[in-house]
Amino acid sequence: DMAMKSDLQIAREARLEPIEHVANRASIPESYLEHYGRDVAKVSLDIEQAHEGRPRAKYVVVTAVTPTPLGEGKTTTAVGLAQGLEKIGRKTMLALRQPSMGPTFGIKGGAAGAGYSQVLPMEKLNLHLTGDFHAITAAHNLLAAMIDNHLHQGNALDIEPHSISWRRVVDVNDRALRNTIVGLGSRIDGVPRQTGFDITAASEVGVILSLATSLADLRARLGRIVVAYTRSGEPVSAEDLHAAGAMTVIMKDAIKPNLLQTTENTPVLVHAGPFGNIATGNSSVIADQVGSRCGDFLLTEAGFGADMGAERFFNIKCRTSGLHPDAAVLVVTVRALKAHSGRYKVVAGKPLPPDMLADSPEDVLAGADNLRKHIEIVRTFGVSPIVALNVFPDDHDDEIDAVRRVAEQEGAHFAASTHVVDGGNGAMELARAVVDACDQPTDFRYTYDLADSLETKIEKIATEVYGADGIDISPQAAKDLAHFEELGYGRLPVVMAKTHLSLSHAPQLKGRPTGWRLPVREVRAAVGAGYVYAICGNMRTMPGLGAHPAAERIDIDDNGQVVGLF
Ligand SMILES: Nc1ncnc2c1ncn2[C@@H]1O[C@H](COP(=O)(O)OP(=O)(O)O)[C@@H](O)[C@H]1O
Ligand SMILES: O=COP(=O)(O)O
Ligand SMILES: [Mg+2]
Repeated sequence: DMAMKSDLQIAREARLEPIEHVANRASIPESYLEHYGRDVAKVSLDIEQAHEGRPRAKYVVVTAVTPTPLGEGKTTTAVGLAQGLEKIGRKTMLALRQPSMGPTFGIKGGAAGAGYSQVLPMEKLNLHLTGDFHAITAAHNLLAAMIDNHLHQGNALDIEPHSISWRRVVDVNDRALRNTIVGLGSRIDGVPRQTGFDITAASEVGVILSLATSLADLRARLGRIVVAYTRSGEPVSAEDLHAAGAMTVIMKDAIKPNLLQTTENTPVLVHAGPFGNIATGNSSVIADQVGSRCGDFLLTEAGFGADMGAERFFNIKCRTSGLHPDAAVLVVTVRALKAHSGRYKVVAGKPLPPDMLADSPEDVLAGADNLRKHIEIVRTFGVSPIVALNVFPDDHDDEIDAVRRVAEQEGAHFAASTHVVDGGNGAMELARAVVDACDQPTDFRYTYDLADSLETKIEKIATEVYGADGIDISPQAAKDLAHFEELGYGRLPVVMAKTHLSLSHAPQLKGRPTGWRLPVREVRAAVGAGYVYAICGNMRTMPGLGAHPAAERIDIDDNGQVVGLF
């Protein structure tokens, strides 16, 4: 029937190849695979020796304009583009984050792509995959248990209990766990204190997995995690609590990237899953280092808009891996630009307002300043942007032409892509634009030097990337910054924890906000992962479930098949 089949139907009908065939096409010999069933395998890190000296692939990051709560299709377009590049004869590896089960059962749904551009098997991908998120949760919570045990055993390190910043994590949207009291009961039940849970995708252990360059580096970063301070203000690390070794043992398989395939059997490495608003929002350095030797192109996606995941990709991930991008695909949708016109109210968890689907190129143009600003953001890193219009079923031709005109006026490459409906064939124009862009020279640059002060780093990101007039540091944040500079964390890069729904800190400021200043409320340090992060506005590290979470629609049918999973 003409109506689009559901993602699940397409996923079920897709003909998967045995994963060793997919690996072979990515120049990964079977001897480096550790099978997890027929369709998923981990890749041994020894592959790096086998790949020594192979040419590096062209490196492309997929980012987006400021998204609506549903997301505009970076993951989906990255899958479609990988398939499109294969269609024009370019061997391509795609590196994506592992979806968190939080959004899968919450508002956003699965993060495995859509239609004929999906990563398969999607049930495995959106649920447990190979258990890496469970390993992150276990390692994170072992450290938490060892902190409370240290207090119970007499607190030899003289930890100030109120300074303990290390919380627990769980991979579910559970607002009731945001603020908890542990240690209740009698004396043998521990020391009472207030703490709470974050979602696993916010775990610093998970960010460390995404930034570690080897098992030894993973061990070193885990050891450097600062969980609290002593009463005299000295940092207390996981190493001080003798927890880092056991945590590394729990993580020793998680550090190997997971190989899967797309609807058209294109290879995909899925590894690590930090969110792009409260953390770094990128897949792992290790997967990119492996993927960089697997063919002609390596694509990877960075969470949320270019002001979020891509800013962390350029300033932190590339600085860590030493890999520099050759181009950036900037995903835009008609619906996102209409939302930026300010004429519609798009609410998370609710369907789009129906009048938003009417043919209205003027509403698209009214929101186009957000696209123009994101083109400028990509260019501040010295990288050439390819504007990729991710075509939705309700888009009208004159709306698509309006976006094309804006991109061309800005001198950016442009391609409309119908990869969700047409698979790789729908992304061939985009693939050719990417090939052209990658042939142009880049003068890649960071926003800041590591030698800049922490405050200068924050100010440069706020003014050069977001377009703020300046930053307003609260008294608390000023104290935090002084404390971190004194502790020697001044040379660390900075993650800006702010809303992803606006270029500014205020979700309701759509389009291209001007004449505003970025308030920095508090500053924290992820010393293990190796960055300081500035809290700008209300940040949720434990999302909640909506009135009717996706979980209510997910079930098992009479044949034991999963239904309702996106
Ligand atoms: N062209 C499209 N047509 C229909 N649905 C789409 C299309 N592109 C993306 N989607 C859906 O939109 C949601 C967000 O897509 P995703 O690729 O996860 O975005 P991002 O990675 O930018 O958050 C997903 O549910 C996906 O299935
Ligand atoms: O961290 C957010 O990632 P997406 O933009 O892919 O949802
Ligand atoms: Mg995504």
